[in-house]
Amino acid sequence: MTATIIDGKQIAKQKREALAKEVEQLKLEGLTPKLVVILVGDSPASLSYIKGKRKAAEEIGIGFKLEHFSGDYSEKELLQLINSYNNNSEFHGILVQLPLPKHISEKAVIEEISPLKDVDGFHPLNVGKMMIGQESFLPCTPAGIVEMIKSVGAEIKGKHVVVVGRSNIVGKPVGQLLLNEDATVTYCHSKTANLSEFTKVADILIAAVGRADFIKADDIKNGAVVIDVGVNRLDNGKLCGDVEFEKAKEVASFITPVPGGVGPMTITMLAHNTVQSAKNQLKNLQGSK
Ligand SMILES: Nc1nc2c(c(=O)[nH]1)N[C@@H](CN(C=O)c1ccc(C(=O)N[C@@H](CCC(=O)O)C(=O)O)cc1)CN2
Repeated sequence: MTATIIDGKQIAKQKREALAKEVEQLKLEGLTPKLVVILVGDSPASLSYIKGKRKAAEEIGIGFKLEHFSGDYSEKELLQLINSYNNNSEFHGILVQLPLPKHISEKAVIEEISPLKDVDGFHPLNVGKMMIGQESFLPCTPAGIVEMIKSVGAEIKGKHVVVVGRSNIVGKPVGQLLLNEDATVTYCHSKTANLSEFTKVADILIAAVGRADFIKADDIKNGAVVIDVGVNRLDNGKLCGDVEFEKAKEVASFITPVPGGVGPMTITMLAHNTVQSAKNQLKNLQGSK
């Protein structure tokens, strides 16, 4: 079997076009969705992801502001800045780019962002709502993965999903979102014994380990849907995922490439959440009249 490649760029393009139409409509109603991205430090990877976020925002018509500080910016200053954006009704989304320097508590920062503007979907209130299936901002990478699987018509209900990785921003929430879609979910991680026994029985395999070519084609079930979340930079400068792509595509039914798979959808779902936040604000304003 040769897999169909799930083209994240193409799916993202279609979604961005639809979002641009929604933004046009919001602008007619007097509202421009706006996003502020806060970066502490100069990580080249973070700067490159933020460039992608700015480009998507501009394409869609979302206002974009970058607040960029040197690596010695203090936690106190950062919390105060977030607080000022919580109270600034011109901005609908607040995103603090991760990872943060070691002297800043990620937990404190995430908890400071108003859940109403938490377009990353990382605030404990939004995470809790997602767990119990209530409407909330969904974390961008996991939400993008669900959209990608649905967009190629692959069945989720009743399927066995195996998630390899248990981070708070990808592994845990993607399993929860697929459970909410009636999949049966198994989580694996660095301490899982006999990992391949699990990956070999996955109908949908989500690889979010962060290690180049970690999942071998021999450990993938014939016809599985393979979603590769890894973004690993090799010594030769090339990017590759967590899955041995060239061989795995001869086994899987659908597979995402790296680059051009999950990444573009992560950014697009951020735009989706920002537009959603602006719409929520408009609804609240209209409701209070
Ligand atoms: N506050 C957040 N921080 C981080 C998140 C997040 O969702 N919110 N996720 C990652 C980084 N990330 C977004 O911020 C991100 C990672 C990768 C891509 C992407 O488009 N990747 C491309 C390849 C890019 C390249 O050439 O380097 C691809 O896969 O095609 C977008 C966003 C950690 N931090």
